[in-house]
Amino acid sequence: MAETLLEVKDLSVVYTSEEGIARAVNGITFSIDRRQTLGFVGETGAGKTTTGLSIMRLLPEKAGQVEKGQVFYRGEDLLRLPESAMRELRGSRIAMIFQDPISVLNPVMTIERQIKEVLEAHDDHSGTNMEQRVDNLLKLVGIQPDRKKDYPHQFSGGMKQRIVIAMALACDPELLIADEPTTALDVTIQAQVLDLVEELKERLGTSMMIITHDLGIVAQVCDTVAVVYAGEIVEQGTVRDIFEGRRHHPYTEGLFGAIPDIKSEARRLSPIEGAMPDPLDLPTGCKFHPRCRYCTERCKTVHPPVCRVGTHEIACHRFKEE
Ligand SMILES: Nc1ncnc2c1ncn2[C@@H]1O[C@H](COP(=O)(O)OP(=O)(O)OP(=O)(O)O)[C@@H](O)[C@H]1O
Ligand code: NI
Repeated sequence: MAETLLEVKDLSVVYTSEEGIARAVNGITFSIDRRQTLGFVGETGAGKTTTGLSIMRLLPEKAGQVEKGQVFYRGEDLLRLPESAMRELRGSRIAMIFQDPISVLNPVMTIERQIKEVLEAHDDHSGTNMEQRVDNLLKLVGIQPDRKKDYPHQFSGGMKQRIVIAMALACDPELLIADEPTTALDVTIQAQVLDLVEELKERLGTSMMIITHDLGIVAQVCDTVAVVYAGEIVEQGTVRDIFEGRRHHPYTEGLFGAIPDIKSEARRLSPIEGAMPDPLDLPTGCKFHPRCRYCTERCKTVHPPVCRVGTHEIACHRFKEE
């Protein structure tokens, strides 16, 4: 049996501001097994980053608040851990690559110094050769170790991205949460970073949660997929369930319509009509109903239950458990 590493249960998160209460995450449940990669997909504003930050306990103080739910890591609820224990865990067992990763780099410090700082912050084996470890990390992400005395501006965008990945991997995390690891990069470099991610998965056995808009990325590197809409998971399953299954949530159908078809010459992009609902004022019933072409009266008032067939779950009134 696969060993569960992370289990998020019925997580809800709100942001409070002068405008009101934004319900960014609404009862999300998923898990990641050891050595598995989960793709967390959905349009902008779906609540993907908020979910990642909640797991790391890095929500903006005051504004962001977990309203309910649990985040079990190896069976222990991270949301109940004292801050000191959480700080220990962050970086050493769970690491996150943020949405704007390059801004994490300090422009006036050599990359060697920056990687060493990460190593020192979590060092449990003092005496091991720091130089060697920096070199190994740089090699791992495909950067010549003799460039370690260079400053961030001396590297290209893709290389900076890989340096950030090296920093995230410095303490051999068991789980890596990567928030849009490639969006800021051009297509060729995107492919390089993805190849790197895949290699790391193979070589280090790191479990990952990859947050992205891009179903192409998911197809390339993920084992399982959760499709997020208005703070809920509307569909989840194995990559096979999502890419080859016959039945899908209408939102996933829409997202699939939005992937350029590699085979067709037109490379048609067909974004879903309408916009993600405002988390300050979410629709009743199914949150997707105002944009759904299959919408019925029931969809407008009754929240759809999750229908599960094998590993595939869909939250839509059109489907019933088999
Ligand atoms: N600090 C904040 N205060 C108030 N609302 C916020 C805050 N951060 C995020 N939100 C709102 O919460 C919702 C979810 O945001 P989140 O960043 O989690 O979405 P996302 O799926 O990561 O989107 P993107 O793909 O654009 O990164 C959005 O409506 C966003 O405006
Ligand atoms: Ni985000």
